[in-house]
Amino acid sequence: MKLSALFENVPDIEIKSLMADSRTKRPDSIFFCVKGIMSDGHNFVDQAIANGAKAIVYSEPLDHMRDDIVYIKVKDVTAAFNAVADAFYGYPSHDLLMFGVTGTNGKSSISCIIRDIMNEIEPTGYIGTISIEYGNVKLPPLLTTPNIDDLHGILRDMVDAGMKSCALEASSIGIEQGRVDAIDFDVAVFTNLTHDHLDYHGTMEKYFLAKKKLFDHLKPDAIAITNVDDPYGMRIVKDCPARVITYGVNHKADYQVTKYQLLADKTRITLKIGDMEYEIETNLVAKFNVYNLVAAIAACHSKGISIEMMLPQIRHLKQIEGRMERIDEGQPFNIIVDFAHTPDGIEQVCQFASAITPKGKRIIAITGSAGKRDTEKRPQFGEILDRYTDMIILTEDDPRDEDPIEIAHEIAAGIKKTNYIIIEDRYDAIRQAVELADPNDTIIILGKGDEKFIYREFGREPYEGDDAIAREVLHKYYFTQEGEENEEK
Ligand SMILES: CC(=O)N[C@H]1[C@@H](OP(=O)(O)OP(=O)(O)OC[C@H]2O[C@@H](n3ccc(=O)[nH]c3=O)[C@H](O)[C@@H]2O)O[C@H](CO)[C@@H](O)[C@@H]1O[C@H](C)C(=O)N[C@@H](C)C(=O)N[C@H](CCC(=O)O)C(=O)O
Ligand SMILES: Nc1ncnc2c1ncn2[C@@H]1O[C@H](COP(=O)(O)OP(=O)(O)OP(=O)(O)O)[C@@H](O)[C@H]1O
Repeated sequence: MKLSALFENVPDIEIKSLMADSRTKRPDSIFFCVKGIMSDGHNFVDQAIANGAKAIVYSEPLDHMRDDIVYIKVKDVTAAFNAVADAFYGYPSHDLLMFGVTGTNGKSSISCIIRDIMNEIEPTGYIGTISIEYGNVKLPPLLTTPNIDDLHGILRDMVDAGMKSCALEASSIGIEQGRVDAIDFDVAVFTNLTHDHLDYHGTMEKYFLAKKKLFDHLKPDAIAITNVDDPYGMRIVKDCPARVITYGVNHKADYQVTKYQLLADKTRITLKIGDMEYEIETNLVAKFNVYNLVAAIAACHSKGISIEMMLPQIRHLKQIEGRMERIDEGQPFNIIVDFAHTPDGIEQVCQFASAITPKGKRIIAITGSAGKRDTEKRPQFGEILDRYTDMIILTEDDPRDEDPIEIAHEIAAGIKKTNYIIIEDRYDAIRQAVELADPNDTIIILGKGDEKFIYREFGREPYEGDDAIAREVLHKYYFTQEGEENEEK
């Protein structure tokens, strides 16, 4: 593409790629001097040129300028980057029915449910914490919401692969950093807002305002779908230019759950939409999935998909990897692997575990808390587990360069009455829980879900995933001689 197709009053040079990180090799590229948290892209112009930049987009004075490079001064580099990335990749989000999902918990779940429902109607992609998926392509994500260049590039690939819709998770950090500013959203969904990411945003109000930007920037013909039961649900759509649709259980809503029945392996819901009532059955479990499902139904229904068309799909939704995933290898106790890593998420899983665990049987919880992230939530984890569980195993969870044992002690500060042990190695912690479990007990493995890595001080270390380890441990240690003895306990 010609540089002149992207900027006015510039020479007609050929541009083959975009560059935000001077350390990456990008021949014939435009380098965008983005000011970040740690550093300022303006300091890396020489390296960017050495790695192939032919044009530099900047906002602050530069040390020196070369005759063979094009310099383009703008007011806001991130805004220019967004506009250029959108144009460079041929405005892919305009060719897709774009669903954006934001909120503290439930983004991946709702996005995956939307993807599964929509996929029955037309090819639909998904971008989020779990993966980047479209057609037969499944890629591991680096971020929940990809960086600007990557995001528009992925959407281009989706369009080229024949996708017609896409469900995208919009993290508060991603929104704050302008990663979705040039995405043409048709539907935006709000899940809920509870304590998380305060290390980044500072206060709940700033965290909320970051999420609100997604709704503030919607176009008038878009649809904003919000959870009326959440204290932030109506505030987030205040002054939103789009049409607002509400969903909820406890308050009057456009999509209102009037009854629900939570079972160990399925959920039944009565959903009222205007004068119509629908009986819905789904294989998703736990109360929070009532919200997630109804949010996804509202999103798809608002774009013309009839409820009748969705019903068969909803009954057999794909198990969302690592989210309330039941591990059933024939063992006589429950094992639930869940990605819960916020106080609210942990409480929701505990409530479900309490509902399915017979009286007199135990709930055994395994958890850690990520290093170098929102440390305030650690004792809260302990306090919640203390209320609901009978045995707690504290272990590592993405320690980064913190000591997992120290983190475990910070969680333990919230535990007042429940027995707990610290087992640093996550595999050993899962094995210990399996060895401790009696028939009809429930083990909840919290925090990492299906993630295939653990963040250590040097970066990502490959990890099997809690779900895979739970299965392996059952077969290796439980269904053995020792396991048979276990069953007789
Ligand atoms: C803490 C954080 O959010 N960091 C993000 C931020 O980086 P930053 O502001 O620190 O960037 P910086 O290092 O100061 O650099 C500023 C600019 O200079 C450039 N640079 C920097 C150094 C250099 O040598 N050369 C160079 O060109 C950088 O590419 C950047 O454009 O901006 C970068 C894009 O410009 C992001 O890639 C980066 O995400 C990092 C990798 C990250 O881990 N982010 C996490 C916290 C995140 O975004 N998580 C959310 C939420 C997930 C959830 O809900 O749990 C997500 O969407 O994944
Ligand atoms: N609607 C909800 N309300 C409260 N908790 C929820 C809800 N949906 C999911 N959870 C809990 O949060 C965990 C993460 O769910 P999910 O991955 O869907 O959220 P997320 O917003 O995508 O999180 P992240 O961006 O950190 O991946 C689940 O495993 C569950 O414990």
